[in-house]
Amino acid sequence: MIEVTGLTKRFGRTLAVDDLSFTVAPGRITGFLGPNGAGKTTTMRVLLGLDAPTAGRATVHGLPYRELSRPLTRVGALLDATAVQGGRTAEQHLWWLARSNGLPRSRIGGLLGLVGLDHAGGRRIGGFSLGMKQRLGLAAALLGDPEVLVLDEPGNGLDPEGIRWLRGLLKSLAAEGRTVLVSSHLMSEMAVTADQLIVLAGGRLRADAALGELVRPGRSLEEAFMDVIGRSAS
Ligand SMILES: Nc1ncnc2c1ncn2[C@@H]1O[C@H](COP(=O)(O)OP(=O)(O)OP(=O)(O)O)[C@@H](O)[C@H]1O
Repeated sequence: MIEVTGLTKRFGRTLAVDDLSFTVAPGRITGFLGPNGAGKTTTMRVLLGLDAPTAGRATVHGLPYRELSRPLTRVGALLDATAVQGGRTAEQHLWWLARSNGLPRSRIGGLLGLVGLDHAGGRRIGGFSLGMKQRLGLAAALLGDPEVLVLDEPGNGLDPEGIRWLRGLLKSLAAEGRTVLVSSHLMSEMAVTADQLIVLAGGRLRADAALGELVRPGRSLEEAFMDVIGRSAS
């Protein structure tokens, strides 16, 4: 369970997140939508203890991220798949993360297989494509077998087969009872992936609804999204 309560985040004069409240429930995929600069990444960064809130709270399992012990076992996150040390191999990267959270090395091989990098474990990350880095980031997020996943645009750089694979992975993680929060700009993909949608614009909550509530029959998610953020879908 993720809870965001009265969250506000300012960067100087920029109000990135403005009195935002929502909860993300387990057992379903919650899509986190909003135009560029809406505040999605900022909300996720506060949730993951990477930025301090100006006001309000963001908790996972009832606690701020920094108060979780062995956080990788509670929350898996993928924020910026390119923010990895290119000199390490994929295996070395995962082992470094695992060791810092007291996790066994034995999970690494299986996870590399799960994300389709089984033949690339010994290769340096610096030579990876964006899609391969996203896959590695997903393996890192899953390393601690966490109940909660926070994924910022995980489909970036994935090829069509990869997008389909990601959809299946997210659905199976939610079906196992995990909490899955995933941001995306890909409306057609979200329409076939998400169960619940949270829409931000200008740092404020614009919608928090089940897919079927937000998208009326005969309309697309893209049209509903444009309505919600106050732009015409011409
Ligand atoms: N470190 C920072 N310093 C100053 N301003 C920031 C910082 N991080 C984010 N912002 C600003 O906060 C606002 C929200 O940005 P954020 O990255 O959270 O939006 P987003 O919804 O994730 O956008 P996108 O879809 O483009 O990734 C923007 O106006 C952005 O310029």
